Amino acid sequence: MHAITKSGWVEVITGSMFSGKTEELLRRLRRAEIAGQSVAVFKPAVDDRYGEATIGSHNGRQWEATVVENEGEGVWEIDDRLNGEEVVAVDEANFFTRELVDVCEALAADGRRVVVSGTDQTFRAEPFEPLPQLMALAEYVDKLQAICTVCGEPASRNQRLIDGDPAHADDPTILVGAEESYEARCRNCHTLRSD
Ligand SMILES: Nc1ncnc2c1ncn2[C@@H]1O[C@H](COP(=O)(O)OP(=O)(O)O)[C@@H](O)[C@H]1O
Ligand SMILES: Cc1cn([C@H]2C[C@H](O)[C@@H](COP(=O)(O)O)O2)c(=O)[nH]c1=O
Ligand SMILES: [Zn+2]
Repeated sequence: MHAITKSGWVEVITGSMFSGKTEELLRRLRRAEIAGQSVAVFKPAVDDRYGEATIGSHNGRQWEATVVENEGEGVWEIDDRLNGEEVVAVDEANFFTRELVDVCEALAADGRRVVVSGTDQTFRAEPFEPLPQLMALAEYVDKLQAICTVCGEPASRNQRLIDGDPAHADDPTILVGAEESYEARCRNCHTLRSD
């Protein structure tokens, strides 16, 4: 927490899938532990890609996490599960409903350093709530880029693959997945429909 005001702050790590958000989150957590700070890490119940109680990057690094409800008032489980930790990390923030914004605000007001990671665009290249809200209220925002799988330029968009073809715009927004379902693409190479 800040020495004079005793308040905490919110850090957001965002960008496309495969841009290194989770790697960056894990780097910050390692450094917090080296500094002797206590850390609590949370992930949404909906994302079970890397096993029940870990967060993991696409290159295999992992950290223990507490799985919490990602919808409605259940998101306050993050607050309920804390035991005085100074650093609170939330991965896959794009799976949480807007209550995550209130939880992060409350934790920062309570003197915690809150580090939130999540992709900021849906496969339709629209803002992926609650990331835009979190980016607006955060003290620090880092937006990372992946490499476009088509042209090799920096990638800020998420291409959903369905049977290897470009995404269909009327599909549900939430679809848990990794390289079997998504690619990082630049603005030029991202498409919404195959027709
Ligand atoms: N198109 C890509 N661009 C950049 N990195 C990629 C790409 N595809 C796979 N990777 C791998 O993904 C890693 C980043 O994984 P991760 O931190 O889990 O990203 P994110 O959390 O943003 O999805 C990179 O270090 C690299 O090994
Ligand atoms: C674009 C987009 C993504 N998702 C899902 C797919 C993954 O499970 C996560 C993002 O994971 P990452 O750590 O950023 O690689 O979000 C989705 O459900 N809907 C989408 O439109
Ligand atoms: Zn491209």
